[in-house]
Amino acid sequence: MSVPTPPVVYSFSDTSKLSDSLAEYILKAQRESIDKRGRFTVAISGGSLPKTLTALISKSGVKWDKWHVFYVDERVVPLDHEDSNHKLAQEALYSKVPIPPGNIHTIDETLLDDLEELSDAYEKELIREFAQKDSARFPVFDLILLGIGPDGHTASLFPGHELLLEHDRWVAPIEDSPKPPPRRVTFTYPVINHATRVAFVATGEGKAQILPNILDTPELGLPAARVRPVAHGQLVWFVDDAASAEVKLQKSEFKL
Ligand SMILES: O=C1O[C@H](COP(=O)(O)O)[C@@H](O)[C@H](O)[C@H]1O
Repeated sequence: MSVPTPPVVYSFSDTSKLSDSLAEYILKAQRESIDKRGRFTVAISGGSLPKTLTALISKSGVKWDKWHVFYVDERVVPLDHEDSNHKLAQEALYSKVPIPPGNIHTIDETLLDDLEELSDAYEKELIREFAQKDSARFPVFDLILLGIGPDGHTASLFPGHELLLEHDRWVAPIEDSPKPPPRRVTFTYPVINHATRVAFVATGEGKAQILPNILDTPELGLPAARVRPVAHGQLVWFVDDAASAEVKLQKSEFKL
């Protein structure tokens, strides 16, 4: 079995430097995607991630009208609930930039009581966006932005959970998330691993213990370490020094 290439890890002394470089990275991805396909498809995580996108707001050259945004995972709560990943993104980003509301793909709030149907409906939303355009077995996002939890989960893929072995569905329901709220929907690995670019963002000392288990000992098989883009997909990590203090893997100087 071939050994996967280690990811590129960029470490920054503080979160504002990280946020600025992440914005430059996203802008480059956006330019290349629009040049090739006339749109930019991006999936974002919730939790602490949306706040790291704020440096984008003041950058020139962002073509917000070409952005098509999905959620890597979503908590099954109303969209204005404080646990909603959409609400976090709304507050940190969309309320400040002109992304056409029709390009922001949320879960269907009318299906909150039926988790399976909600999950299937979100998958259909992905099919509508990608299937006719790219005719691929899985959607190919231009960029997927991931966070990690202190247990090594990413998206709503948790350690030891059966969803780690899901190979067919694009979106899957989970009703026993160990992190509240328990009911969620999540992208599966095939979707995450088919993206052109996958960028993890991890900040703060709360992530310091788990990061070496993901980056230095991927064979432990923690959910975040199972993210391995197929073909020519790119995997990068944006971390701050507090989060990466114990990581042995060599860090790279950020350059585009
Ligand atoms: O529950 C979730 O947790 C992870 C990590 O969140 P963080 O606040 O520790 O950064 C997040 O990436 C995911 O989208 C979210 O649903």
